[in-house]
Amino acid sequence: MKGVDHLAHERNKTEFDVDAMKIVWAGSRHAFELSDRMARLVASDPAFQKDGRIRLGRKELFKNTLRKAAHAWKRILELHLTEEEAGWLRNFVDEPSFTDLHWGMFVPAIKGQGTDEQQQKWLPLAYKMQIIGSYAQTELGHGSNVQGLETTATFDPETDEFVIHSPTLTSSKWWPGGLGKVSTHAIVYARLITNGQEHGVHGFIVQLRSLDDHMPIPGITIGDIGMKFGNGAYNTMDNGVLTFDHIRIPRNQMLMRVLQVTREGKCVKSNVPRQLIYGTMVFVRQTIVADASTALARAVCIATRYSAVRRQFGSQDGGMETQVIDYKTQQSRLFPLLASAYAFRFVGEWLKWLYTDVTQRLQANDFSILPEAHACTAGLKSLTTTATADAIEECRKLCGGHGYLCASGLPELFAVYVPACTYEGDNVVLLLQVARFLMKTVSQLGSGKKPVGTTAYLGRVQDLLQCCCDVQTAEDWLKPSVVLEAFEARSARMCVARAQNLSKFENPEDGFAELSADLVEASVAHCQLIVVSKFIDKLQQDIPGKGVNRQLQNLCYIYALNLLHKYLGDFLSTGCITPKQASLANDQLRSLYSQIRPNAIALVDAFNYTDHYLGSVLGRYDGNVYPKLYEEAWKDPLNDSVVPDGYHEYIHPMLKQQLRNARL
Ligand SMILES: CCCCCCCC/C=C\CCCCCCCCCCCCCC(=O)SCCNC(=O)CCNC(=O)[C@H](O)C(C)(C)COP(=O)(O)OP(=O)(O)OC[C@H]1O[C@@H](n2cnc3c(N)ncnc32)[C@H](O)[C@@H]1OP(=O)(O)O
Ligand SMILES: Cc1cc2nc3c(=O)[nH]c(=O)nc-3n(C[C@H](O)[C@H](O)[C@H](O)COP(=O)(O)OP(=O)(O)OC[C@H]3O[C@@H](n4cnc5c(N)ncnc54)[C@H](O)[C@@H]3O)c2cc1C
Repeated sequence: MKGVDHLAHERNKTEFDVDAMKIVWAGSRHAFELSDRMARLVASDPAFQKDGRIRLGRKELFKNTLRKAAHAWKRILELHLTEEEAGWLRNFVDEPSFTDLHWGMFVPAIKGQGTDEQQQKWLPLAYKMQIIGSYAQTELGHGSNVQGLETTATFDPETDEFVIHSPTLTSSKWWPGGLGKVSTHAIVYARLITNGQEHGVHGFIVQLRSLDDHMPIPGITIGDIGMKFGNGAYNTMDNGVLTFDHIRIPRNQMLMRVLQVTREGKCVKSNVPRQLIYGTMVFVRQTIVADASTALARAVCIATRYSAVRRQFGSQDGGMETQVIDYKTQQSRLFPLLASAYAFRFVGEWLKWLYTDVTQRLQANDFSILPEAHACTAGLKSLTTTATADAIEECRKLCGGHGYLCASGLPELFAVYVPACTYEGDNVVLLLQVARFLMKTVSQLGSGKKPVGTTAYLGRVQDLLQCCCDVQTAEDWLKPSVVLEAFEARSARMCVARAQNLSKFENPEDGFAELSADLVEASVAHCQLIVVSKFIDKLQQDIPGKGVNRQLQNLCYIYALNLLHKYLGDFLSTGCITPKQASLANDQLRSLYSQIRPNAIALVDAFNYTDHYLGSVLGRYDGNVYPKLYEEAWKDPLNDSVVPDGYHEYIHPMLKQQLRNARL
């Protein structure tokens, strides 16, 4: 059987309506149609082809990205694409570029932290790309510790200006995307100083380069920070270094929604909390969670299709060998990743809803759920990006040797994805933020303050501390209430145990530092509970399409029971479940793998990824892996000549030398 036939055969086994699942995956029929149209538009445009990208040198690669960005912008204008359509187009172009920072951080920062007048002035320019913006927060010396940033913005009342200055080497801005070679402006985060007093870190709109000849404004030193991990990958982005030598900007270029500086240099607080200065990060973390499912689905699609094409061992009587997807070990590694892709999709959808809700409340001056929004975006960003980065690497291994070839698409996907664990907040630092939120919530339980939203379960802590899991058969693990209770009890018990340990310290900050590794574990348990509960919520919705709900149920339980298996130590040590119940969960997991198996290919087809987007010979829709892999090898520049360049200089003399030695 050829690879092509393998996948056709697999698709015939499907037990559900794939088209209906495509809509569930996309979020709505509208989102499906729109993303499908944009995917095809990009795939059919030769200007967006990606072949050979990994072989380009840095300069060529970067120029190629500039060309694509300009072409994308031209198409966006020609076709009058909406912001939503443009977002999809960017996704399928599949190449990080300065436009990400412009649209993803510069514009949102002005929207979230700028006053009405500032928005009126700057947003039209940014929307028409008459200015290009970056987000310059991190410095050489500090990234995580935002309050530790050293760049200063000193108000000069004589001229009604701020003087932006880099007082030390470590105050150099370092990392901002798009800054190195492209951006004309940036939101620069600096310590505000007025009348000799410090007022914390704030954002300032600073022009960096001339709009006429792109030269840096006098007093600004700016450049790219150098090559990053992997070929192609994130090297399409010009992450930059920037220093200021007493650069003057008008007073009205400080983003003043949170704090206003008057003509006299007086600071006047508005009614919005200081944390809103961090609002752009909340927005981007939310988009990163949605993107995690996209990247994970991509890796899983490649590994699943290839696992159905690939055969090793097991031939009987000269018949065909076993498809590697039929090995239970392969299933136990692959199917939880498939389930995670769906789980992250749904939690991403929910987080988008939460973010929209918070934004509306903020506009009505209701700041009550800002701490929860921060904890959810920070925690889920951490959980989903860590899991996705690990999963891409696991998918590479699931594809055996061929997974290591760039033609598999997996090395570049890994290299471009892995910094998501660091940017927009180091994943451990973010989990520590979640831990602070959880410990605060637990400490307030005694005062009668009822936790709401994702921490509502902590309001039932007494019950959860006593509850006994009601599982007697493997089938009992297919009850949503049982699964939910196990995850709630595990998280509640871990939180309470950490809070009790913390209370033994005289100084809570010392306790927090000492117990931080344990606290991070509690944060992970809480975030996993959120993902499981949002998946279960999804199952309660009316989902049309033959067999679709059944598949989603299977995936939901695979996600949850695999976590239970992986984090068994937590579940057992907190006494939420017994070893016998854990063993039943494992039996159920194996049964679920068998049920998913005939649907695996259709479940990845439901992602609706074009071959252009996947960029993988192993993950081709038609399964025609071997002939194409063979063809691909000959495209390598090393194969341009039969005898390699360097033969006469290095190989030939060596061979002759050996011949001479042999004769001796
Ligand atoms: C091809 C061309 C196509 C063209 C097409 C064009 C169209 C395209 C259309 C769309 C494209 C869009 C694409 C979008 C993609 C975007 C991708 C972006 C790529 C990623 C780039 C990465 C950018 C970055 O990395 S920016 C830098 C990020 N830095 C960090 O995250 C730093 C991490 N540190 C922190 O967050 C904090 O400083 C801290 C929380 C760790 C600080 O701790 P601390 O204790 O020192 O805090 P404070 O004392 O300051 O405050 C404590 C207090 O505040 C609360 N808190 C903290 N953070 C927040 C928050 N974010 N929100 C709300 N509240 C917050 C905290 O809980 C404490 O509260 P208390 O009540 O306890 O006091
Ligand atoms: C590809 C890429 C793109 C980026 N783009 C931008 C951008 O556009 N704009 C921008 O401003 N920045 C950008 N950044 C910077 C990024 O936001 C920071 O690198 C990130 O926030 C992590 O901060 P750091 O580098 O200071 O790490 P550090 O905080 O120095 O982390 C080093 C180690 O210390 C640990 N650690 C730190 N603090 C604590 C703590 N309190 N407790 C326990 N452990 C701790 C971390 O877990 C980590 O293991 C980008 C970074 C990358 C890699």
